[in-house]
Amino acid sequence: MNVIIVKNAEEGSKRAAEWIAEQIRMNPQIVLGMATGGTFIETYRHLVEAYNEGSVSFRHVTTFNLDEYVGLPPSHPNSYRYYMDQHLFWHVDIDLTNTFVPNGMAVDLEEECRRYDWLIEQAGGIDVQLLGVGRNGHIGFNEPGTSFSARTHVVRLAESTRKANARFFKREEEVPTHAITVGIRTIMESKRILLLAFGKEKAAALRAGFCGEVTENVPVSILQKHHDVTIIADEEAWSEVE
Ligand SMILES: N[C@@H]1[C@@H](O)[C@H](O)[C@@H](COP(=O)(O)O)O[C@@H]1O
Repeated sequence: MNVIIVKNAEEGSKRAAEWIAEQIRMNPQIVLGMATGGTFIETYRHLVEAYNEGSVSFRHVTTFNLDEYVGLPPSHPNSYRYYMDQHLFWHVDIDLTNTFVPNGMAVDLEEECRRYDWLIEQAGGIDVQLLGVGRNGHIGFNEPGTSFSARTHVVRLAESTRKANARFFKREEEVPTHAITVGIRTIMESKRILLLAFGKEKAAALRAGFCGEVTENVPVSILQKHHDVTIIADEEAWSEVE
């Protein structure tokens, strides 16, 4: 595991964007697994800057987002499709038909999960998976207790996750109760992983994930078993690990 400790989220986001841009330069046809949440907003902003400066192109990049809320259409400001469009896709030269986000409005959600797995498979799997981490150790929307062998599936969100994400919604009741998420198995099959964690709210998750045993109760702990993980964490988030 390659751990990069930075002073704060600002520095971490810059480092993350540089790291991602480098991956794209090394492999312009890269298949990127995308993450959302507050953590990635600044990273994507720096990537847009890098694009504007001409130092990276997304022309041949394919993306698969990790997750999407059930019941939110792509045009909803809190959907992850909208998040990606707004923070990255609309501002760079990516071909939107090569950007994939699970369809949280699908009539048959199980079928949508199978379709998403199939699409990832057709693309040859994920080259580089970007990850944030939930305060309870979730990755994507794989909540504690999720089987490590799960592929894309529908999850019921933990109440603590709904509360944590309520800050992006007008009212807590508006946070969907369910989501579609890529499973841990698919995440672990990606060739390379970048995990970002900033702020003291993430300290307990990182301690449980990287100081303790590998357990389904702490989804992020599975990364101990992946052969190519880079972590960019700020001092606060990493403070309880070392
Ligand atoms: N589904 C997302 C995750 O993919 C994200 O990594 C995590 C952390 O979010 P944030 O970056 O806002 O702390 O929770 C959200 O619920």
